[in-house]
Amino acid sequence: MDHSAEAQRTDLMTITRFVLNEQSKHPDSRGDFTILLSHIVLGCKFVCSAVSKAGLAKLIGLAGETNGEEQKKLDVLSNDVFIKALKSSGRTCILVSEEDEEATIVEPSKRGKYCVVFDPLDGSSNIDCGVSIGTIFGIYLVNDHEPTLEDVMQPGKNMVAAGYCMYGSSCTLVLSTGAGVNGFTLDPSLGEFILTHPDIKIPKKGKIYSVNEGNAKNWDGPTTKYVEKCKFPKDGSSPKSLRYIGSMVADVHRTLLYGGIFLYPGDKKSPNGKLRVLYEVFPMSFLMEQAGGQAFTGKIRALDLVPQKLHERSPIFLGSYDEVEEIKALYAAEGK
Ligand SMILES: O=P(O)(O)OC[C@H]1O[C@](O)(COP(=O)(O)O)[C@@H](O)[C@@H]1O
Ligand SMILES: [Mg+2]
Ligand SMILES: [Mg+2]
Repeated sequence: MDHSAEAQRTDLMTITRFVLNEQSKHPDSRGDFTILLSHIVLGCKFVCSAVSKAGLAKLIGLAGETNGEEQKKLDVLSNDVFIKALKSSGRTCILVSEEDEEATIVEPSKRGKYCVVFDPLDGSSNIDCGVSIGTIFGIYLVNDHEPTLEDVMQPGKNMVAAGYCMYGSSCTLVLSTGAGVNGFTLDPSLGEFILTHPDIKIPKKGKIYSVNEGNAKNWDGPTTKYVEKCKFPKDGSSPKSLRYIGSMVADVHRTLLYGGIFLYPGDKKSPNGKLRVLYEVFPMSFLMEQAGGQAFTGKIRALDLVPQKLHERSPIFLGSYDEVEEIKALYAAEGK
């Protein structure tokens, strides 16, 4: 029997090998980030497995708890998984989760120098119908001191890494440590994430826009004009296609790979939009910029925002460089 094809698989670039390679570029590194990441990866594998069995395990349904929005059992499970995985890494000091009102300060005996902000299960309205959902995370590095909330109330540009894992037709982890963006796909037969999308660059322009148009009656002028232009271009170009899943991870993943724009604007009803600054807007904006795209709040570069509250929301327009340029020009023309 010829085992050469099988043997070749041992040559694959796993996420662990990839991060160790990166670590070796920093001779003073003690491997703390590598250990932290391996715990995040474990959390993603665990949630991926739970998501794929959700219907069977009767996990679907309301948990009977609330965080202001409907919280589902899988959200609770995913939150527990990540809190435990992050604490047991021994490399974290503060954890901010979408599912917990307060930040978790890690006990001194387990403390490390990283703060992790995360949305353990994003796109929860899609759980019951088996549509792609995901986990989003961002990482800050702090100095040696007693951790305080100030450590996480920092602009997104101060993050040292960000990423997401999408639980879809395949399980895909997209990561940036500030030197480009790489995508890894879980090989279920090996239980390893393999580098499948090296050095992701978002196309400069895109043919897809992604927005919840059900909110259109409350939009402001620039958003209305931009979407109108997508549908009825006056320059002879073809109209753009609309794609909207309603899971930020999935909508952003498609935008990153195919180009285009994802927008969740503020409107008359919700001036700050819906998406949360720390664990939705910042990590996705970080990845977009690292892939050559842009992220804008309607006022400023998204990564320049300084959050004032843990669960603050912000309007967000992110994606291909040229598409975000257009939005910026429309806001500038309105003097906003
Ligand atoms: O249903 P809407 O208003 O279009 O909102 C969709 C957005 O809400 C979210 O589901 C919010 O995330 P959670 O599921 O983590 O609360 C995003 O994933 C998505 O982009
Ligand atoms: Mg979310
Ligand atoms: Mg969530």
